[in-house]
Amino acid sequence: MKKYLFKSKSLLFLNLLFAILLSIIEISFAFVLGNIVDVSVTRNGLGFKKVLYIGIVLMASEAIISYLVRIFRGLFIKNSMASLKRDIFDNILFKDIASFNAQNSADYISIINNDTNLIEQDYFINILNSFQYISLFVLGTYSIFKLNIYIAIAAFAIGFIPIFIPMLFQKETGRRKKEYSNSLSNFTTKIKDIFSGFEVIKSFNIEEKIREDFNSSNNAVENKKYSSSKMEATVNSLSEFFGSLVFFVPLGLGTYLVLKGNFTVGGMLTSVQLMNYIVNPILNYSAIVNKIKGIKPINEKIEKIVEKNKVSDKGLEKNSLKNSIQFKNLSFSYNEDRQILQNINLNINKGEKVAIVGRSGSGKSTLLKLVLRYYENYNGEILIDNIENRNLKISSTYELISIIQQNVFMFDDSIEANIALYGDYTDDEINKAIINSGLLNLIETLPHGSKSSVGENGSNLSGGEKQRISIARALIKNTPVLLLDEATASLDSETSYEIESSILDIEDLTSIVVTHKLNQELLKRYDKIVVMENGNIIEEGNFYELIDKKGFFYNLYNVEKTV
Ligand SMILES: Nc1ncnc2c1ncn2[C@@H]1O[C@H](COP(=O)(O)OP(=O)(O)OP(=O)(O)O)[C@@H](O)[C@H]1O
Repeated sequence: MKKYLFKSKSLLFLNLLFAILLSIIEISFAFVLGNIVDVSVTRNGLGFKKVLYIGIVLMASEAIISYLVRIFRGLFIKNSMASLKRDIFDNILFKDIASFNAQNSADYISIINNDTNLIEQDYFINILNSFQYISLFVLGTYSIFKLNIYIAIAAFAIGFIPIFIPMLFQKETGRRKKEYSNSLSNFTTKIKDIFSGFEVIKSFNIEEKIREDFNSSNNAVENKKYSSSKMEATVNSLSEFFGSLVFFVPLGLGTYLVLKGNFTVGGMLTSVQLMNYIVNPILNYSAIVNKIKGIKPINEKIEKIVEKNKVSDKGLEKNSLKNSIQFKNLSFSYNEDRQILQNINLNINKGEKVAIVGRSGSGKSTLLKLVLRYYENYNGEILIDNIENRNLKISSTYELISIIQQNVFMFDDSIEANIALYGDYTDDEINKAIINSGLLNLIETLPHGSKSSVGENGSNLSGGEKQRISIARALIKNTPVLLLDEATASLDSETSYEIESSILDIEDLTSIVVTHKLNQELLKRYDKIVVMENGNIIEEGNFYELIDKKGFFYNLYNVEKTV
């Protein structure tokens, strides 16, 4: 976290400078107070006037400097927090897909919203506060030693007790704070799930259960927060108790010295006031140290979640497919206990259209995920023009290959923006993608055409319309390889046929299509049909060859046809 403190060095310096100036003014006030008492006791009119003028100048300076302190503090917090959140976000954004999915996305939301908030309150603000306390403490100490060495020594003898109290509780404070942060993450996950599944909740009449669930998470957060603040209350109260004890020292000793005629009343008042500037910083500093140290487990939690498996875009560059994609002895398992793909061998030449069929769970989508490098811990090879896919820059892989999936995410923006996805395309290119993905009919009926909003995650669109947008998205990218994973599943037979057919028409395009719809006319057009079962390729050939074989595909085809 330290690096964020020093990111805006000049602002940090200004905060320190103004904290020192403010402390000088406050200390001066203590002397003005003592002087006022002394000139009144001695009935010194001239002296009173002088002290009054100094008091007025100090008050005006304090107002101006307090304002500047607030402004520079705000600027510093603004810059540090923006850069902290930017870095956290970058680390999440550049994770690889598998490690991103390993964590619930609500945890990321919680880090960016809740944990950074804790860091702002407990770390940055407290560090800035500590400037003020340290400078007050140093100047106050210097002044009290100058004023009366006996009072100073006596006060210091017990003045440091409060500092040790937070140290005693530091571990426990950190533990409770981490528990609070974890409960906040769980709470955010719960809320996210509830709102995402709102329609399911309604249609299954489970509002009461959801309410109970919410209440239990809500109570857990509040209990953890309470437990953390209870700890803080104990620490602060103990520190305050010892802090107030310290005040009696200058008061008692000062009175004694006044009675003996060795000290003025004004001097005694000044020393009591100065004790404020010594004790308060000590008290607050202990609480501050406690909070700053308490942030350590949260910092570690963020680092653990965020800094794991960042993708470095290193490797070979490649932007065209010249010959083939080959799978050689490819095996893969998500978890060690279960093999999902076993010794897959397959050759796909440039421009070939390949259909992958097979029963649910046979490993079809997993095969596509490996081509897209969602997981790189496979055995065997995936060769693109004889170069292992994992040795390419990840950005090169995505320039070569795009995918159309069944479940597609929509950004809350226009249809056009969802197709282009920040790409710089001409109107002609966008229109072509709209036509080839079968979106034209929809767009013609919308008042704002392709500029119409899709709503949150495409809520203004039907499943089929969303799927067509995802098809347009992939077509406009114009990559040499296109993967389709049940891409036309939610489209009616006619539209689905048209889209698949227009994809098969693109001559140079190498396409690998996972499909459940065994349409004879389309299947006949594939160069190769690959049949998978239990993570193995069990049959391979064109439609006629596989039908003649009267094997697994033949049966699957007949079953699907009659369903
Ligand atoms: N992230 C994952 N972690 C663990 N196991 C997984 C994961 N994703 C899929 N699997 C398992 O891997 C196996 C193959 O899944 P895959 O999605 O590749 O099958 P599929 O042939 O595409 O099925 P479908 O036709 O139903 O889409 C399944 O048994 C599935 O439960």
